[in-house]
Amino acid sequence: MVKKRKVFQGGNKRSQAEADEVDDLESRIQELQDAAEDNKGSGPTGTGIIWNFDNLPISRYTLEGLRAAKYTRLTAIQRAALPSTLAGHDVLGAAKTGSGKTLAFLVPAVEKLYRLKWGKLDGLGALIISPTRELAMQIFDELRKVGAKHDLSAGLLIGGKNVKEEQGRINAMNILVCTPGRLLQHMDETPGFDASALQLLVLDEADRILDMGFSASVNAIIENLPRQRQTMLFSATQTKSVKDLARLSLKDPTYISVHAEAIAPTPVKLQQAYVVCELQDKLNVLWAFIKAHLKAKILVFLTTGKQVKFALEAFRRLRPGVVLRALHGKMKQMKRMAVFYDFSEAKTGTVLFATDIAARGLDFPTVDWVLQVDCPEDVASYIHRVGRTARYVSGGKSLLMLLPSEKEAMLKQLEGAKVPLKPLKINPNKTQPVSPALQALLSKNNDLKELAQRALVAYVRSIFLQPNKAVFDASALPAADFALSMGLTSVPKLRFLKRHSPKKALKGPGSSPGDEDKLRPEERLLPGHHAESLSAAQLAAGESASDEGSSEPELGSSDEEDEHPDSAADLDTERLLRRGTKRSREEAAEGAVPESLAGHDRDAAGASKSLGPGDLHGSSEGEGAAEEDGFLVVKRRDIFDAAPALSAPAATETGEQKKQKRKKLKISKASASGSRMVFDEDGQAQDPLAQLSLPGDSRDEENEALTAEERFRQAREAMRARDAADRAAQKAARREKKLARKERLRAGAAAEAGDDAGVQLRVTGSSGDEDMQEDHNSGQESSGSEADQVGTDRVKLEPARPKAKPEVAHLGMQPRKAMGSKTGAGRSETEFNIGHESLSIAEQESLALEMLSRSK
Ligand SMILES: Nc1ncnc2c1ncn2[C@@H]1O[C@H](COP(=O)(O)OP(=O)(O)OP(=O)(O)O)[C@@H](O)[C@H]1O
Repeated sequence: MVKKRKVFQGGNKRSQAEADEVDDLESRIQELQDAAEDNKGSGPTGTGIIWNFDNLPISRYTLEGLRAAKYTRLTAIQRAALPSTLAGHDVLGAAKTGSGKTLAFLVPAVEKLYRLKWGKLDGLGALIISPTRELAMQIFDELRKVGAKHDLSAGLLIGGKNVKEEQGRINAMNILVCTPGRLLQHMDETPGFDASALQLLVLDEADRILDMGFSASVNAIIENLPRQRQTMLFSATQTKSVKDLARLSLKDPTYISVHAEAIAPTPVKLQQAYVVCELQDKLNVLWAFIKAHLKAKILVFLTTGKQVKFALEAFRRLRPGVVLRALHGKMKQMKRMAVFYDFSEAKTGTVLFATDIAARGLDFPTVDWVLQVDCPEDVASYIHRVGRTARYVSGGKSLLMLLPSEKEAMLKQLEGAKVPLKPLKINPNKTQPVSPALQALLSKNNDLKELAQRALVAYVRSIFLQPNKAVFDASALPAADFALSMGLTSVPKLRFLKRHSPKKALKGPGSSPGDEDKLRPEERLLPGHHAESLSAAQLAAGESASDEGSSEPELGSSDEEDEHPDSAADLDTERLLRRGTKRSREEAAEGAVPESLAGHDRDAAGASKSLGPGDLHGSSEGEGAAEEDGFLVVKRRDIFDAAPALSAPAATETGEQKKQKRKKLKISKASASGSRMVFDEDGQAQDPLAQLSLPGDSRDEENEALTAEERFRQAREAMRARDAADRAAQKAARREKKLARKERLRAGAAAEAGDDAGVQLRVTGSSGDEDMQEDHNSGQESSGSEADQVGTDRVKLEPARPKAKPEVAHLGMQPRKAMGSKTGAGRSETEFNIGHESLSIAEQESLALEMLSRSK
């Protein structure tokens, strides 16, 4: 450990007092250590245990900050961890969700730098890494409380824009709270970025950060950090993987697990239940649940961002009588922040539909219910999701919805982890079918229909890609019934299934009755009982059960995101997922093609060979990595990989073509690109060689995605053009009629004038433009923060709530000063301008903190 304790200079009173305090603290820490050694085995509740912050060997500045935040008594994990972490040990901390792990690492971080008398010129002293932006924001806010009286600077680095602005200040920061991708970007691009003096590294949600999804980023970050440092890992589901720990060069780490002996890994005051529910009933049950809990604050987990969007847009039109919000990884940063803080502030009658980006660490106050509409990918994910309620000393409830096909294996895994779950039964008399209403909505609204199609495809894909085949069985999904329940009259194309399956194995016209048994699971996905006349092969090929099928947009591989296209990230995501990693299914299911379809067999002569679902458990080494929300991806993405497998079938390839293909693959693999990443404005990482990727190869999956997107765009434009032409024609007709009427009246008047000059004429009528606009803005359930437009031609559902102009953020921990009169504390909320896209990250951070502080 680098001990660079400084001699206090200046001789002023404060410095001398600080120096004395530091000496005192160090001897008290030593005593605490000795006592802990003597007391070994007594546990966190044993004798000699410190119960209050006041009795800890921490500085008075920290104590003041803690007191101001009303933190007085230590939680179990704080009692157990702080003696070790204050003494500078490497620690693996595990404790239930909502048990106060954040302070268990923030207090020692601040204290360490204080005792080393860290100053501005000493640079970066502590680094805290979080897997999501929202969690980083929350940690940063806690840090500001703990460090309010210290003379340290701290910065929040989370993806977004204005990297340049951050670059100007980052080198003056003593503590950084960040997401891995953004940090790596600065390490790579910011001139003079120096972490060589780093004293302390914290990984919050360590198991998530260390899983394969972040592998490349974390390895690259660690390479840039000094080995001599204190490292702390915290999570409710702590990793003990030797491999992970070896990567971090931990030194004799202390494993602190305060709830290891607990009856359950979940909070005591959490009531947990599950229901078994058919896929096609899920929306009905969700709707009924919301209607039955109009006063509750509910967090609803769905697998993919597209399902989240669909649930929001569909339900808000059905007006359940509660506020609806949505949070997923592809929303723009400002929207994410607004939703995050809105839901934090919300007291009752609010439902947040979210993906797993909200599963970890987020401390939304007073959530009554966590509803898992889609099964979590594993037990850890379950524990984190339900942990958004029953935090600290509060109670809460959770309900898990399981498909019949998921029930047995998932319950077994949860029971194995000692999760106490009660079975519940759905009372069919109390559910209200929403499907007919959705069908009516979708029939009038093409954008919503597209959204439904994408949501369905994304969900099916996510199940299809799940490595945990014991729980997730794509073949058991009743896709046609599911489609109907969403208001769709047909199943959208599921091309990834088609590509995955050799044609001859698919059931099609002429297949014999026994053939079905020979089908692979994903081919059996689409049942005959609803799409009566259609075989799996036809459905997979995108043939529709309805007569409007021919006009269905092609879905499956493109699945574009209208807000934040990130198909490149998704490609990597799926690749990783297929290798058995624990990537978030949201990322994976949002689009792209499984690796096996995108060139897994590229070197093999027979490209027709494809992998079965069991092959998902492949190599454990992933090449790429994407952050949870895909805002920054470090990827060694082989664009060249994808194209050849998607080109002409192998059988038709000439030897020369194969040679060419291999040549290209060689280029992509060659170290010429090195590991250096190029980042675009949005923080997206790009392999420099990606720019050389096969131009014009429409079979490249990405290109295909773009082509589909382009098709949608063209179709929309054509429709809009037709609409505009129709409207113009109608308008012209109306105008003509009006003129004719006027003419008639004038002529009549002139004639009458001759008879009776005393009568005055008045012409009435509309002023001309009578175009009708659909009012999407009625109903209290409209979400102001999730202002997603379903399509480009849609009237905005609700105007972005006007917000204040953000102040320029001061990254230091001292209370910031408002800039100018506009940012005074008394400013009303309506002055905010959340929708402003050009805010710097510093401004966003400032705004977020201001909103948060007002929410407390
Ligand atoms: N000593 C304390 N006294 C009072 N409240 C506390 C204390 N420590 C933490 N809390 C509160 O408990 C809540 C949960 O804390 P925190 O977010 O740190 O939990 P966590 O263990 O990190 O949860 P998760 O595993 O979900 O990330 C927060 O609202 C926090 O303010």
